[in-house]
Amino acid sequence: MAAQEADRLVDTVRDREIGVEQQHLDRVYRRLDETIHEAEFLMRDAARIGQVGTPGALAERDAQVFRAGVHLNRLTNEYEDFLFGRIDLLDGKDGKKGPDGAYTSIEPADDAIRPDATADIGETLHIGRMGVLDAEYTPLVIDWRAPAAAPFYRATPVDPGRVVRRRVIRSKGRRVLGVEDDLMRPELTASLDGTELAVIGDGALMAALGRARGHTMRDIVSSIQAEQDLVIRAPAASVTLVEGGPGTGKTAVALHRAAYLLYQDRRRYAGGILVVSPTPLLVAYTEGVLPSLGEEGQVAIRALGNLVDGAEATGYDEPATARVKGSARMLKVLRKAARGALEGGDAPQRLRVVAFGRRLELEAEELTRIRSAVLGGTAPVNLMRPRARRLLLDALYAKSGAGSRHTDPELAAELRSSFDEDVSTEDAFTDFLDAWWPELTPRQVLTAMADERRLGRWARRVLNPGEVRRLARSLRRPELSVHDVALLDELNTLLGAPARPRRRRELDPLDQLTGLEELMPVREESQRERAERLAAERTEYAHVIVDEAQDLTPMQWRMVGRRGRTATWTVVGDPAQSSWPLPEEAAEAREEALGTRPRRRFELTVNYRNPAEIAELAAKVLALAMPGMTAPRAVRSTGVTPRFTAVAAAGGREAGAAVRAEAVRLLELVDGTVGVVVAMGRRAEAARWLEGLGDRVVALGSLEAKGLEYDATVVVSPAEIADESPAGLRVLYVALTRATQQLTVVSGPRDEPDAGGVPDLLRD
Ligand SMILES: Nc1ncnc2c1ncn2[C@@H]1O[C@H](COP(=O)(O)OP(=O)(O)OP(=O)(O)O)[C@@H](O)[C@H]1O
Repeated sequence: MAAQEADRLVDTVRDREIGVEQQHLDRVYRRLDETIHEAEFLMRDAARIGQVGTPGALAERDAQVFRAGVHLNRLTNEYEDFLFGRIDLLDGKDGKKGPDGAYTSIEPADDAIRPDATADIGETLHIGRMGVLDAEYTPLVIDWRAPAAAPFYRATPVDPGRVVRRRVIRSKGRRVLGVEDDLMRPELTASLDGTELAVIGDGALMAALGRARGHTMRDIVSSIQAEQDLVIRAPAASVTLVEGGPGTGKTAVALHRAAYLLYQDRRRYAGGILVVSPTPLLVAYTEGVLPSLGEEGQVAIRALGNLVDGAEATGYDEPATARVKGSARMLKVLRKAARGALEGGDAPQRLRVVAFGRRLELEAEELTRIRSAVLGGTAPVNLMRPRARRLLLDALYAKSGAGSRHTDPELAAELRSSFDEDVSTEDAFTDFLDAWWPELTPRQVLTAMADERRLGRWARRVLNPGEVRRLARSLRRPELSVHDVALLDELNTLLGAPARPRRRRELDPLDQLTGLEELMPVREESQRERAERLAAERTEYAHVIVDEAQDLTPMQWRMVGRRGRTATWTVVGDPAQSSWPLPEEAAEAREEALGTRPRRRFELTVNYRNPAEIAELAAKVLALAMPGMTAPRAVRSTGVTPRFTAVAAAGGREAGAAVRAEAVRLLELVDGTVGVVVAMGRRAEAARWLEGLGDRVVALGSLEAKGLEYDATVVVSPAEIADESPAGLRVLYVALTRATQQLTVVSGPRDEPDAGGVPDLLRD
């Protein structure tokens, strides 16, 4: 009875607190409605009067109108969690901004806490996705990225600053659904307006982590943790390097950092942030996060295989081939190939023209001499064409004997120029030049490299014959692989892009406001389309974020580096998850790409994804893959241990039936998604096993699982995954750390399972 009474009391307090937040949210919406009316009025007025005030003030007003319009548009579309946080603070001393713009040093005033451990709340702040001021300019909602919002993320019971209570508010559209509180100073009895401060729930983080996962990542704006907040708000003017194990929030933090940078300096960063992701799957998974943070279309998120305009990688290379293509040694091979490709089998051996009534001819030997003289320079091959043309004309002119006709320099120059004009407009000459020094495209050079004999010449003393054979064979495939794209980009630089007409710089939408119609922009372009267009128009970015940085090969670092020559950087990764076998070589290329800016290093230490039961199992593989490396600490436990089952073969009928049955069982157990991870060579087979089970379940190759997560995963044959490449144990570690709730391991004979089905790699 007493327990029921207590429950009822809790419910009453909860309802009351929800009511309090509802009142505040109602005020916020009333204010937003007012703002939009004011904005509409202002715009009409401005249109009527023409120019009002200084251009700066006009721009500022337009910007406010635009933002209010866009956000109201979203809010009315049932925007979840517009207002998501609140902090109740003690009175404080005047604080100073930290180097990252956050007020971290504010402490309670000396008399804020009375000797009997009671205190009054001096200030309450609400935190949301954008700032809202009331008519008197008092903040109703503070933008989550504003310095004043930092304590919402950074306060901890160990270092609470002024924060007594941190509250996460859950709402949908205009309705508050619930609140969850964390008490930062549990030792205090604090009151607000004479009433004791209520505390509801067990904290928002655990509530967020327990929720089912969908096919897209959610933002974590209401539960960013202190160590993550330090990364998000790190000063932009340097290279921010972040390491952390699986599930520590690296991807989430990197995306929130992009939103933060835009907030800090919109003009500098609008449209100029590039996020490089390892796979198109991860791009699709993370694409919704920035729009949910109110940053639509300002950031280009691109997979490594889609970074070069017009190239779309669909294939994967075998590990041994990938190792050749990704290596810095390729640079030497490509340099030779870019030049050597000029000498295709059908290049003409002789040039014949008629000038000044005479037949003039250059033989193969003279042509070779001219070509070598031109190629002796360092300019990109396509850009050497004018010089080659000039040397050909020089040689022909010398043959014509016309040079000795005049001693007067002016007349000689005139004669020469009329000779050049005659010859260079002659079809025989232009046809020859097109065939002898064609304007090469990167794709043409890559195709030329598919010829093993020619490739062997260009790769002499750089690649061994086996590597040449493997590389040439893979280049004969019609589809591009992810690693080919970095080669295309390198070739693009070596060849020199033909001059393209300059396109107009992409402007911040705020720069382009012209009238009221901009208030409710019609979404003609999706976020992806816009990002793609931005990426196509841009070759360089103001900030580059590299996700899963441990996987970039030296050639990929060169490709990414070219896009951020003057950029600031955020680089997140985990060496323990690297699928690239030569970390030192990649580190060198990375340092070159990042340039000389100062580095700031951060480490994320808490695993928010995996329950302790799964993290513990994965740690066994980590100990084998990277002895001595510590796994991040898992924050929650589900009491469900991983399940093991053994099959007679890792592929074929029996395995298929076992995996399918397991997927069906897991679909029953979880509300969200199920991922089945297999060795790369079994992808197509695994997709067939799962046919007809619906879109909550997907089959993935081990390399495709990078960065993704599922409510439940089935990992098929750890040994097969581990043996597939030199970095296989680390790839297996990735596969085992994808699940938020349940994990099943299916072992084949190569796994040498024990009686319980546990493969040897996962035994104690
Ligand atoms: N502060 C947080 N509050 C709520 N959820 C969080 C928080 N931090 C991370 N998460 C969740 O933990 C999961 C893992 O995050 P994320 O994918 O960013 O980790 P990661 O470090 O990139 O992992 P991996 O290295 O395995 O790719 C995601 O579901 C993310 O939403």
